[in-house]
Amino acid sequence: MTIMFNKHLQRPADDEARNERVRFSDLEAGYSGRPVLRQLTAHIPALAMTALVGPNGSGKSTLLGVLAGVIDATSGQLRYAEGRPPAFVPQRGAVGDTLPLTARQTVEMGRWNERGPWRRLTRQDRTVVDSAMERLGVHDLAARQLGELSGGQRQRVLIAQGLAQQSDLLLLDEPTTGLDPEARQRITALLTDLIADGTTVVQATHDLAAARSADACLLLRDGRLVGQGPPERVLTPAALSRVWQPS
Ligand SMILES: Nc1ncnc2c1ncn2[C@@H]1O[C@H](COP(=O)(O)OP(=O)(O)OP(=O)(O)O)[C@@H](O)[C@H]1O
Repeated sequence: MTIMFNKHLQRPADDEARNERVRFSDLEAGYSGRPVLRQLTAHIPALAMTALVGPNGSGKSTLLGVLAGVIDATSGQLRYAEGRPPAFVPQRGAVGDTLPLTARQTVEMGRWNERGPWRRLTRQDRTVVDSAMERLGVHDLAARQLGELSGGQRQRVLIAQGLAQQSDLLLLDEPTTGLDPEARQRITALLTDLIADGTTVVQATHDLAAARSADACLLLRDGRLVGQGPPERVLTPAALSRVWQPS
């Protein structure tokens, strides 16, 4: 699927396109009166982990929002390879504490794309929800109110909701921030398994070790792309110190 804004997207060669889950070109986006992303041209490799790296406010969440379809680009082009609609797991702070939902109801919302909001779930939906909660180790929290959970527990519930969408494109905003080492390891292993099973994963992260173990990196500064490619090429000491220098 191609979403066109107002520019022409150069088509990649066929063999390149086969390895790309998403491609965007001259992408611009922001909030009312605040442009954020400027002239981004890059691709997200299929069946791989891409890390979005950059200082606070560099535009990582905004880019994820655009890829997820929750923020409209103002110009440029965005093309998705064939596949299911993306599953988006926002930062846990972006989800209200006061939502009157249990952990299980939160994960069940991951089935709404298939079933429609508040519709009765099928047995298969319930199996998918159970399995997602098991994989994130949150099944014992099922009856607890989302707002009563610790930050790390809530984070894992939100990732389980993303998993329950059974998308082949999973977009995660800082999925391991604030998690204890065991939970972090569990999520890292889970993401590796998902990729092996046919999912493309994009995560915004401040964890440089996680970014270094990704297959590809997009490095952002002030809404501009200042590096893309394999982490060992992009996350060099020189590039990192340039990006983290005060502007
Ligand atoms: N809802 C919003 N309305 C207006 N401006 C916003 C909104 N959300 C983010 N911004 C601004 O957009 C810019 C990019 O923010 P964004 O959240 O995309 O950065 P980020 O790289 O994800 O940052 P962080 O590492 O802190 O999560 C910042 O200047 C921010 O203040």
